[in-house]
Amino acid sequence: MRMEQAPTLTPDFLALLDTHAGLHFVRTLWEHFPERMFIIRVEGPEDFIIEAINPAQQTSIGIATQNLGQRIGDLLPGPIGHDVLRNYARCVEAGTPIRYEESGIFIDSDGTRQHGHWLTLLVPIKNQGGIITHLFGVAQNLTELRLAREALERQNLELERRVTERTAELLAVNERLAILATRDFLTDAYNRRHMVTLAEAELRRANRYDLPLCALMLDIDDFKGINDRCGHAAGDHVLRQVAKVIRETLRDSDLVGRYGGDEFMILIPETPLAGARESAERLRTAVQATTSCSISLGLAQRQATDESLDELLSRADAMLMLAKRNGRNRLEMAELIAPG
Ligand SMILES: Nc1nc2c(ncn2[C@@H]2O[C@H](COP(=O)(O)OP(=O)(O)OP(=O)(O)O)[C@@H](O)[C@H]2O)c(=O)[nH]1
Repeated sequence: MRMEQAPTLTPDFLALLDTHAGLHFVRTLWEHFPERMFIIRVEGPEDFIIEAINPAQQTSIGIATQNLGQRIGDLLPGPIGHDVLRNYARCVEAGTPIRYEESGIFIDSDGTRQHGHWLTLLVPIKNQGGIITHLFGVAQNLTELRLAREALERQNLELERRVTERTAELLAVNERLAILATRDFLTDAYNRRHMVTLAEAELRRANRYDLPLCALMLDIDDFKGINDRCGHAAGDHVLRQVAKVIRETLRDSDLVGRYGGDEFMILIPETPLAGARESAERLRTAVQATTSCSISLGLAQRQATDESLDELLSRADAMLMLAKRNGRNRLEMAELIAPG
């Protein structure tokens, strides 16, 4: 059963439309409607003739009155005309209203030609036989809206760019802060606080899995004399040189920290005493060969009875003192004390 359509006009208004006043009403609407309106006669599937344009359309595109009655293909050659024809043909083929955005040239209120954008609604008009004879179009000017949207998009992009830039800056600052908080600025070795934190974690791991772990303490020989003879800057240079030799000689997995003054602490994980001894000797030789100073070293390995890092470090430190007492530029090491 077909639903009866509710009336969309009052009887009075319907009566008015059937009179001369009704014609006047429609004409007034056509004359004063602020958006562009146009009527196209459908001559064939791709053949369309401009039948009527309202004054808003006339002002905005400047079509001369003599162009009325002309074929769209003749009036608008090139890509713009091609797009217009394609949309008209699409509407005829669909047989229903279609909406699309289009762009082109219009003349603004100052008489200047401008590039513009429209949202166009095309409505097919059928005769009593159901054949589409005309297309009724209304084109709403989106130019300002579009310009505002583009400006907003540009602003958003700019904002995103600034956020990305700022985030990268913050990341770099954070990285820098992390380096400042964990590294010694002169030698780039870990600072004492961070080195102790890392060493404690390493000792816990070694204790848990019963892994070999060695601690090496080293001190530059007669560093005070270098400072006194050559100046503090020369002393700094020697510190940097020694740190560089340590980095280049040891493995990446070895932890290197500046313990204080001219003293460095090195943790050699997963390496028994014999292997650590080789590394320490190689280091001593490399420092002597490539810098103007020598170093003394004390080596100790983790014992099962070690309860804190201090115990391991104090054995390595005692060996360092022994190396100093025994004439410097040498390595001393604490042998493993057999349990029981
Ligand atoms: N240039 C420089 N000197 C430093 C720095 N930190 C500590 N020192 C100096 O390093 C010297 C440390 O000397 P010591 O290790 O006590 O003694 P030494 O002269 O090396 O003698 P031995 O260790 O017995 O061979 C002191 O004179 C400190 O002033 C630093 O960052 N730069």
